[in-house]
Order: sequence, then C-alpha cells, then structure tokens
Amino acid sequence: MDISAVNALPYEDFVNIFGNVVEKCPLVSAAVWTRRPFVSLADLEAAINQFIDALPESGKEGILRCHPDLAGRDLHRGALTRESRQEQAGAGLDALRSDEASRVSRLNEEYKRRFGFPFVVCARAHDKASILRELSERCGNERAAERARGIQEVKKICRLRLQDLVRSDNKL
Ligand SMILES: NC(=O)N[C@H]1NC(=O)NC1=O
Repeated sequence: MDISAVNALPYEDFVNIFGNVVEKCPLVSAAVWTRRPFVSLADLEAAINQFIDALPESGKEGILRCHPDLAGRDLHRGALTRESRQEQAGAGLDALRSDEASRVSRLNEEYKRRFGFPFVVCARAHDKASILRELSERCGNERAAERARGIQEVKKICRLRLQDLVRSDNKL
C-alpha cells in the first residue's frame, strides 16, 4: 500500500485499516482523515501526533486508559487486540514465570493507583527484563512526567503499527 492508495481511501476504509494504530482509539484516525492528502507515511504519522498533542491532558490520559495492562487480565483472557497480543508476545510477556507474573501484576496495580492510568511502554522496543525495570523505575515519577512519557510510548507504538500496515500486503 503506498501513500496515494492511503489518500484514496473513503473514511470508512481508512478507519477500518488505521483505527487501531492508537490502541482502541479509532477516533484518532477518524479525525486525521480530513488532513489528506498525506505526502508520505511520515506525514500521516505527524498528523496523528499533532492530533494527540492538541488534546487536553484529560484526553491524553484517556488515550493511556484505552491501553491494556502489559501481561494483564486481557492477555490472560485472550481479549487483547491482535496488535497488542503480538507486541506483548514478542517481548515474552505471554510466558512469564509465576514470580515475574506476580511482580508485574503488583507493579501495574501500584502504577495505576498512583497515576490513575496504566503503565504504557512500546513493548517492541524492549524485552521482558527491560520492561520490568522500566515499570519499577517509572512508578517513582511524577504524574505529569508519566503522562508525557506514556504518550511518547503511544507514539512509538503507533509508528511501528503504521509501518506494519503500509509494508504489509494489504491489498485495497
Ligand atoms: N500497557 C501497554 O504498554 N500496552 C501496550 N504496549 C504495547 O507495546 N502494546 C500494548 O498494548
């Protein structure tokens, strides 16, 4: 799929294809559709990032709250989105030892209690050990810093998901 094919998509198809580049936030792709034509994939990514940056802090926190916990309930129930399942499995989060699983669960709960939104990290940029380290370190940050950090991670996840979609053999 090249950028001219992306630009030719009616909004229903655009939202179907790009609706989960920001986890469970199809509103983002529905909003940026009006920014066509995009000159490149990077331009589409920039439009998404600008939309996110223009949100009030409550909207940014809302985006974070749409993310499932890493190695959390949705993974165990088989309720993750396809993208999230692949990302979490790639970092080995679907195969934690029981001591690791209880540590992640305890830290995820501590993080959510402290900040009111879940810990978000781009799992594909990490492995199990570095995710555990980040989770534990970031629990000690301030709320505003964590909100900004979580949003940076959302953008990294989004970039990789966009690249997958445009690289894949997604015949339109
Ligand atoms: N909580 C969290 O970071 N979840 C996300 N991270 C990632 O790479 N995929 C996700 O679903």
